[in-house]
Order: sequence, then structure tokens, then C-alpha cells
Amino acid sequence: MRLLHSPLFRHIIATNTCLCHSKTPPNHICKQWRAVSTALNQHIQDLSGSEQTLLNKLYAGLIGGHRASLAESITLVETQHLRKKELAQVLLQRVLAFRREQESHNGGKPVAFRVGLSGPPGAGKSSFIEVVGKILTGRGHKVSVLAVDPSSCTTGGSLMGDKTRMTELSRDMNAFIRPSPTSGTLGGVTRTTNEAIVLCEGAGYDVILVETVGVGQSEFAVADMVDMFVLLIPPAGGDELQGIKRGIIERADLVVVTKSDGDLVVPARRIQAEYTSAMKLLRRQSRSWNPKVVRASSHSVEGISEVWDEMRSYQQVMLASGELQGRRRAQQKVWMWTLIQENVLAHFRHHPAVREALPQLEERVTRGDISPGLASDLLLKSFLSSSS
Ligand SMILES: Nc1nc2c(ncn2[C@@H]2O[C@H](COP(=O)(O)OP(=O)(O)OP(=O)(O)O)[C@@H](O)[C@H]2O)c(=O)[nH]1
Repeated sequence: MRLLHSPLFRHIIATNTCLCHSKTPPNHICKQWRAVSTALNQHIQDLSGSEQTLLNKLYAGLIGGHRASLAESITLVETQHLRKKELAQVLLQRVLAFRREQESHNGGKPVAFRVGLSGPPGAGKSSFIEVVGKILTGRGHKVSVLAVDPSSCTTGGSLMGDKTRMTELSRDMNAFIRPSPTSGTLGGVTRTTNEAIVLCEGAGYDVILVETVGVGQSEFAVADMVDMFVLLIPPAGGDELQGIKRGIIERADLVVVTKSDGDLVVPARRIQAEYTSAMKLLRRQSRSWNPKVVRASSHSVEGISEVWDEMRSYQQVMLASGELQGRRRAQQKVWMWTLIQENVLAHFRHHPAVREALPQLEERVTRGDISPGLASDLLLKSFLSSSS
């Protein structure tokens, strides 16, 4: 029996079709959805009884806001196991349908606010998240903190996960902290983080903080998955700040100069002034929001509430102008293409014809016998001729 006939899959179709009908969409939208459903049906074999039980249990627990179910669901999307990956997609599809329903009750607007936080090592990110997180849970928000650790992708080590971080927040029942997956490519980690965001939102978390350290490409990956991107800069000068890439400053919707307390207030003010004038010269990213540079201290808590107020006004302005929703739509496409690139490249690399020809061609390219362009053309040719 194919998945199409399984109760769970019928539920997915029913949930989506009913949402589809509730807005009386044009015929072609329904046709497209039917095509997607058929593709999903072909993609996933029928679920066994135990798989259905597992998914039903996870879904109910997740929607009920149980942290253990959320943690287990994220583990499912992080898995490398092929079958479990398929189960994760079925679960995600259900959670997405649930979220769309919530959004339709919210006037079509996203219910959760996704904020990316980045900065050089030691900038004070975890201290900042701990303090902001506690303030937010104190005000009745449910906060989840996800991490994207670039070092886990290259060395299998960790820039962020090894030490105990955010000890108080991790004990807070209205907070959920999930460290970065410990291995995989940046694309893989990005995918699972994107999916973890969806799961956290399904579990009722209305503020999602995605933290990364300002090394490699992870900052750009995070900027592409959030509503607002915040850069945290320590009040140090010279060399320490040179590591901050111009490209990422351009992506910042807000810059927070951290540790603005005691002797560090003076350098923090100087950095604030420098960044304020530098940012005036940068290309504007939004027509409704001007990025700001503010100072805060996690130790004295001075300025922290104001930072959150800035974040909220950003959210309100961007929602009102529709830019936030537009960003999310564009991000979905970027995310899809990143996954396509990664999958296609992996398929290419593992293809028998490519694997056979590769060592010799690499050797000839490094010797300078043939150009890299010719080698790639030849590889592509052998890939295509043996794929057709
Ligand atoms: N004076 C002062 N020090 C701070 C403040 N926030 C953090 N620090 C100190 O800065 C150091 C780094 O803080 P973390 O919060 O661990 O910084 P991080 O950016 O998360 O660091 P990584 O985990 O290495 O990426 C610690 O020694 C903190 O005590 C602050 O508001 N004022």
C-alpha cells in the first residue's frame, strides 16, 4: 500500500486541501498542490504502523509544546538515516500545515520572530542571549535558541558547544536551547537549522534566536534564515575588529556594541560612533528600516531592554510594510537552491563515471597538461552521457 492510502498521508492532504479551500484558491493552485502530493507520495513509501505511531506521538507532543518531543523531532531532522529523513519530511509537512493554519488566524502574518545573532568569538553572544532570553521569558515569551557552529562542519570540533553556555536560561521552562549539530556540511547544518526553526515554531516558541560565531560563511547562512540579523561587536579596536567582514556588516539590521560597562564604556562609545558613520555609507537593505548601532551591557543589564525594543520596532515596521513576509518568501527560494546545489554536487561526485575519470583528470590539471575548464567539461560530458 502506498503512502497515499495511509491515514497519516490522507491527514496531510486533508489538512492542506482544507487550508487550500478555505481561501478558495484558483484552480491551478489546487492542481499544483495535487502534483506536489503525488510527488510526495512517490518519494515516500508507506509508513509502517510503528512509524505512524512514532510520528503521531511526536506531532501531538510537539504541538502540545512538550520539550522532549521537540528535542526528539529535531534529532529526527538531523539524522543521516535515509528512512528517518523521509519520516522527518512527513512530520515537517504536518507542522508546516499547522503553522499555516496559525498564520491564517494571525491575519496571514508570521506568528514567530526569528532573530540571527552573530559576532566574533568572545563578543559576548551567549551572555547577551542569556540576559535577553531571561527578560523575554519573564514577559511571557517562549524563547528557543539554536546554534550554527561553523567549526563542527570542518573539523568536527566546536567553537561554541564545548563549554557550558547560558546556564540560567537552559534551566528556564519557557526556553529551549539546542546546540549545533556536531558534524556535517554547512549546507547540511543550515538545512537542519531551518527545519528546527519550523519545529520550534510548531511547538509554540514565538522568539527564535539563531546564534553563530563570525567565522567562515555561517553568518551569511544565518542571515539568510532569519527575519532580523543582529551583529554583536565587542568594544575592542584595531585587529580584533578587522576580522569582521564588510559583507556581513551590510547584512546587519542592528549592531549591538557589547560590554558597555565600567572602563569599557568609553571604547564602546567610540566603536558605536565609528560604526554609525560607517553604516551610513553602506547600501540600504530595506526601504522601511534604517539599521542602528546601539550599546548594551549584559553584566549591568543596561541597554538590554532598549535593544529588545529596537528589535520589536523592526519587527513591527517590517511586518507592516510586508517586507518581512517578502524576505521569508525569498529565503525559501534561497534555501531550496542551496539544497539543490548540495544534492546535485553530491550526486555528481558519487557518479561512477565521474569517480572513474576524476583522479586522472585532477592529476593532469595539477600538472598543467589541461586547463581546469577543459577538465570540468570532460567530467560533465562523461556524467551526462552515462546518465542519459
Ligand atoms: N564587562 C563585560 N564583560 C562581558 C559582558 N558580556 C560578556 N562578557 C565577558 O566576555 C567574555 C565572553 O563572553 P561570552 O558571552 O562567552 O561571549 P561569546 O561571544 O558567546 O563567546 P564564544 O562562546 O567564544 O563565541 C566572558 O568572559 C564574559 O564574562 C558584558 O556585558 N560586560
